[in-house]
Amino acid sequence: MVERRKPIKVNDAVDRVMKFAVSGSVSYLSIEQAYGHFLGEDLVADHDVPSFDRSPYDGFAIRSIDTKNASHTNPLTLEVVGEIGAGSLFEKTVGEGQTVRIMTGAQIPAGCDAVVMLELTQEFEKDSKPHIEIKRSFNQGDNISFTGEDTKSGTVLATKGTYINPGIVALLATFGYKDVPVSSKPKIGVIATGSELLEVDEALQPGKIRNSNAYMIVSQIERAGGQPVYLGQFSDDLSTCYTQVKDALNKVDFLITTGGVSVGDYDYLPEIYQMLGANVLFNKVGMRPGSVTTIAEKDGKLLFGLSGNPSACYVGFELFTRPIIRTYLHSNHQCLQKVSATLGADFLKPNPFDRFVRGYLSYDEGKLTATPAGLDKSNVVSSLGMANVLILLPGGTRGYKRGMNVKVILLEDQTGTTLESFLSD
Ligand SMILES: Nc1nc2c(c(=O)[nH]1)N[C@H]1C(S)=C(S)[C@@H](COP(=O)(O)OP(=O)(O)OC[C@H]3O[C@@H](n4cnc5c(N)ncnc54)[C@H](O)[C@@H]3O)O[C@H]1N2
Ligand code: MOO
Repeated sequence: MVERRKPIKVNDAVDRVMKFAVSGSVSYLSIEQAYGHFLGEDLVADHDVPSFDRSPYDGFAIRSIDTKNASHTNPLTLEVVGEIGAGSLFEKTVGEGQTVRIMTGAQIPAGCDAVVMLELTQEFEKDSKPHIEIKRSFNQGDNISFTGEDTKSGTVLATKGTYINPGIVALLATFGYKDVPVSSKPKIGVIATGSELLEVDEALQPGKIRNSNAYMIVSQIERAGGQPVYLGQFSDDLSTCYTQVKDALNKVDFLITTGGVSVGDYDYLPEIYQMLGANVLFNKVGMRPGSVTTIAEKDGKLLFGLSGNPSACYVGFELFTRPIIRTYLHSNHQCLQKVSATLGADFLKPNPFDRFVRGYLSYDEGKLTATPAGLDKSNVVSSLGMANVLILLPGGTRGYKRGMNVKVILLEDQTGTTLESFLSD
């Protein structure tokens, strides 16, 4: 008689796994390689930006006091005593009745406290010297980018564990990080089980399918920020498989298997966990797909027993493995963000369990619409290609109607959210 497994709630399952979350070490990469990694320490401004008062326009640096009475009927004439390009300096102090031609990004010269755009001046020669005419007054500080206006020294610009996007790369360069402290990526072993599996380059044979999950998981690990180590397809022979899993566990920070966690004759993983002396955190979750997701821990290392069914495997990874990877990377936004959207099509299956329906999010007529993608079965692979969200349909209903408000989990977003926020909605 096969054991009856008792499902636990998704949030409780996430909580149980997160108790074993650990943070990894920090290493250094050149700035050219840092994109797509995670900050290994807080990024703190060690100087003001800009670090000098500068001109945001091409124009003339002036003393605002000189322009006090300037108007259309009383134009002011100033003598142009120099020129400053971005990166150059004007070494003298600008005196009464004088101005300096200045380019965007150049330092405001001593004596000046405002800038007039080129378009608002008229240039002419007087006594063989360059002059300009101004027909309005200016206030102190007009058209000046002040020191520290962008960032004040001491500001924390991004915290440890932040995903390094192109904007963060710009900040790292601004503050002189030739070598960037990054969180070391966790090494995650991937094992496929099942004697029906063919490798990707094998021709189809009767009763067999190609191993798609391993490659899917490898990509999911990369998207989450981990370092996949594909260990191949393991034997359907129990003792060989046990030795293979045991050896694999020594080589990686976490181990993911796909398949073999249900109650079938060849579903060896539950037995292997027992042989390893691993502590099984749960072996059934109140969710669809992925109800058979089984997670165990051995000496602090997590073993993710994901389903063999592609959609169930995919969802199990995003809900349980991803936050573990993000914690290892020092992120405090470990979980995928949830947003509200309108359901784009009826979803009328009754279900006692919470559903995570693969869907695509679009922005139509001013609102976010989430539409289920393809067939909603845990053994389908086609719906995964289109999915950019998981539509969260809480269990205990007889289905959901088009137009209803639903929560969706953003799969492609790198911002993420905290564990508390993920579990509370
Ligand atoms: N009597 C019961 N049978 C099943 C139950 C149950 O509770 N009682 N649960 C069903 C549910 S729900 C799921 S989900 C599956 C999960 O089974 P396993 O995780 O043990 O996975 P397998 O049996 O090994 O394979 C399931 C399915 O997926 C295909 N597969 C496996 N590996 C891959 C791969 N690497 N790439 C692509 N596809 C893969 C495999 O051929 C099977 O078709 O169990 C139900 N049964
Ligand atoms: O675990 Mo299964 O994915 O519920 O279909």
